[in-house]
Amino acid sequence: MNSSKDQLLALVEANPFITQQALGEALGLSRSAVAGHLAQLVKDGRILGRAYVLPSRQPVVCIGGTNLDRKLRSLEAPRLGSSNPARQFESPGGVARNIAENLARVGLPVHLLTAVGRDAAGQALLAELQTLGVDCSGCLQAADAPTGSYTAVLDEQGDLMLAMADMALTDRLDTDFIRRCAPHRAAARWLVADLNLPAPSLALLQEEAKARQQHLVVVAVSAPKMQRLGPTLEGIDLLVLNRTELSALLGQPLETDAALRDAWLTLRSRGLRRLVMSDGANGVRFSEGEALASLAAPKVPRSRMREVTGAGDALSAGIVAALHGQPEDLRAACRLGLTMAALTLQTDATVSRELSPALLA
Ligand SMILES: O=c1[nH]cc([C@@H]2O[C@H](COP(=O)(O)O)[C@@H](O)[C@H]2O)c(=O)[nH]1
Repeated sequence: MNSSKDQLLALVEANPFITQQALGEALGLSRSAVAGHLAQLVKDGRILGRAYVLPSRQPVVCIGGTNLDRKLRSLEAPRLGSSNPARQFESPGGVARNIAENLARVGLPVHLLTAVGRDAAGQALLAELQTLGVDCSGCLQAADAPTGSYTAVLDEQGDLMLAMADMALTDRLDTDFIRRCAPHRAAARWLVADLNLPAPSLALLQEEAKARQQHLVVVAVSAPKMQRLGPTLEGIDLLVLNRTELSALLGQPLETDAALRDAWLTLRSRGLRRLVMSDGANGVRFSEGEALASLAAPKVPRSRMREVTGAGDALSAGIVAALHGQPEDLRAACRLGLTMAALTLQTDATVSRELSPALLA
């Protein structure tokens, strides 16, 4: 365990404008003990003084899964129960990791709290993130378990037929891990948690977000993992999911607009503040008061479409990137999310290389 001074330094690094009160709360120290440590750190030259920091430089903390994605794209209409000729692409993946990469590519400061193995895949994934400027200092590295993997089978058009995720390692992002990495998180205003996280970890993040008035964005990863959301949604500022995941969460089909609106009202009564539901080529539905408004997706010509993996994560990242600057403008946030998703559809990589800070301008 790091000393109080090291933990304090990590918090100050994450948010140079943090108050002594907030430092004390995060570390379980009195304000005067914090003041004493700070004075010593200044004397040692490890802190130069108190900074004025623009909100746009506060890091977004992403918490959840990292995978090596394998995508097998069939060259012809696939036949089930048979071997099919295909091309394989490998790319970094995992919802929280993908969102972190998207955010870093549009120029936001990002911390990623995730788990990887001490295997070649895990080390390469971390090295690539660090090159992009993502702070991975709080990541768990396991010597006895492999880095997560996700294998998607795509049809000849690039649409998903079936995917399998082996992510046993993310179960280690338990409440002990969440508590241990408090210094990496306490100063952030925006947290993004994916539903690869175990349910108790998510519940803990919700409690914290409520107590500290942080914006917690929860991002779904698949229909079966919707059950990781507990009965109360309090503390969650925004939930991002697709229609299948929403239907799994409510335990019923959602084919009509009335059913969708009822679904939103049910989630709202459970404490959720805002909702975005992606709806494939139709764009998104997002909560606006009691209603679910629609926003169309930019058209991507079929000839430019590569494949769909990561489009949902680019949508989530775009939404978070825009809200980081304008926390209440969900419509504008969805617009940026859809633009970033459209770019992702046009590449075999899970995160588009075309993303740049210009998108936020
Ligand atoms: O249970 C999970 N399935 C899939 C993913 C990740 O989801 C991404 C695909 O995202 P989308 O749904 O946007 O295509 C892939 O990178 C994959 O690794 C994950 O984190 N957890």
